[in-house]
Amino acid sequence: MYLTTAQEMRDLDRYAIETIGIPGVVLMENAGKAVARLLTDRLPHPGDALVLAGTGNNGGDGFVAARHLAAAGWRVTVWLAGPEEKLTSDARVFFRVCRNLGIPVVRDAAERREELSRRIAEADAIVDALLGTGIRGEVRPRALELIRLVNENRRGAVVAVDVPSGADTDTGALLPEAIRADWTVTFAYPKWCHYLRPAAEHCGEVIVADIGIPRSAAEHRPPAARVNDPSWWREWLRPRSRWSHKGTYGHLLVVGGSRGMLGAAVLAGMAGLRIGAGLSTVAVPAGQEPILAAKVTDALVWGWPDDGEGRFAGDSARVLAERVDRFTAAAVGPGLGRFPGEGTWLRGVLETLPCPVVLDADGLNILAEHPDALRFRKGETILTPHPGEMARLAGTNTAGVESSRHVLAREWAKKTGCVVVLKGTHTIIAFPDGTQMVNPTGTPAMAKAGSGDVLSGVIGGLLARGIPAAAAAAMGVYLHGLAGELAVRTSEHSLLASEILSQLGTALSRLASDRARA
Ligand SMILES: NC(=O)C1=CN([C@@H]2O[C@H](COP(=O)(O)OP(=O)(O)OC[C@H]3O[C@@H](n4cnc5c(N)ncnc54)[C@H](O)[C@@H]3O)[C@@H](O)[C@H]2O)[C@@H](O)CC1
Ligand SMILES: [K+]
Repeated sequence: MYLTTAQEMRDLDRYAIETIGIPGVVLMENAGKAVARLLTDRLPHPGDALVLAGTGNNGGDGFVAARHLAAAGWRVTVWLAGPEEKLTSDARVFFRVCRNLGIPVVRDAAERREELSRRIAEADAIVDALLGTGIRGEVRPRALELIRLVNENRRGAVVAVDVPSGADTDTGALLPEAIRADWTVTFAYPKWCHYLRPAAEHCGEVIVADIGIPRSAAEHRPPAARVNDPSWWREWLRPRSRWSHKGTYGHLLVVGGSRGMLGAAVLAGMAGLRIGAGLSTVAVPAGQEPILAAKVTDALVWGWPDDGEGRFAGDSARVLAERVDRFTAAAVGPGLGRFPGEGTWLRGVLETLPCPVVLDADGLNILAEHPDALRFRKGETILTPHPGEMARLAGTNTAGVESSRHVLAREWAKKTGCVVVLKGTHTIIAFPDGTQMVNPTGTPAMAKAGSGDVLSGVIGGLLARGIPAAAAAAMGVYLHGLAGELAVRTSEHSLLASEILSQLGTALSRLASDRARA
């Protein structure tokens, strides 16, 4: 499914209306009906509904919702926030319909503050149709006052039409405040603000309603982003051939696991095997090798020259040359740590490996200080920063990353030619061609040490199997999130990374059975 900006959605609407010839009022009718339907589906009995309508098309959707709610037995009042003369032509059609049906429309909502506050408090349901994707700049004072009245006084349920009023559709910023909704019914495709904080926290559950915009509209001019869904990479979920052997499924090399962080490399190596790689080798500083060998039975172990302190020797990348041909992918960084000569080391490793590479954790922190380390990469590269690592790469702080996650990820993918996986709630996967994906799977339970190491191994394992970088990143992030969801058995506080690892097989089989049904 696509994910749109306000402009992309306007283009799709316009194409449907002007090129295909579907009247705008038909789309508006479908939109408003979907909003009313949500309330009648989710609330047990009709009650008092208050529709707060702006003068734009978002308000028009509100008039339609008012009519359908009234037909379903609700006592509906529309509060119009602006002069009637400013209504768009489509909104005016449904404003008249409401009037003709005797549905009360109260004008000058902002001037009747006391009464409106009382009505907001009494309403069983509030339809927020004040501002949609057409908002320009910060919310003007009168509309802002209405948003605050709703947030401060509401007791009943709130459904936002398309986006919570006051949210910036494209950035997820609040301008500076937005309606706090229990549900947001959006049209045709989700928008960025449904996935980006802080607006995403105001949306409640997001429901995407089909309003009759034909698929050909998006095919004509595809939006640049999508929600990550299996249809995009499902073809790679093929069953194994009866005639295959472990070499068929590739060999993942994990480089990391310095003293005190051995577990990170083990998790990555094991995740690679769990996701289907035929072999996995975990390369660690030589002093760690005996401990690793005692700990791991399923993966191969390889000790690299160390610096006597449990870290990689700065010149140890050279050992890679003799064995490099056996690996089909590498995950560099889990438990790597920082060490003298690390810039030369990373450049050497990345230059020597012709296979696809996932670069994670301290691998990214080293890259931030030695950006030329990517210069001689021959194979595809996937960067998997969390917001702190992204901040170091981009020379900003974590707050700077969080306020423009999708912009930074897109810029970095374009600039480096790498696939960028910016982790967090709704991980963003950005591709060098400027397109992006937002991931829907995962749970806050996964905010735990080791979770990222499992992800590196998952993506590395998929790369090792020969899956191209873009699909491996999207598929890996999705499966990792799904495995995390499946692994939460008791409290979401208690999940361990190793439990995500153990659910990868269930996540894979669930998708494979969906595939069989599809
Ligand atoms: N044909 C279409 O384009 C469709 C549009 N739909 C709805 O239309 C919405 C977009 O409609 P519009 O483009 O008319 O825009 P909106 O209705 O989102 O916003 C425009 C209105 O908000 C006011 N406004 C803009 N910026 C403001 C600010 N900073 N402070 C206070 N008031 C401000 C404008 O004066 C105008 O009254 C969508 O969100 C969706 O709900 C749906 O009806 C489906 C079809
Ligand atoms: K709205």
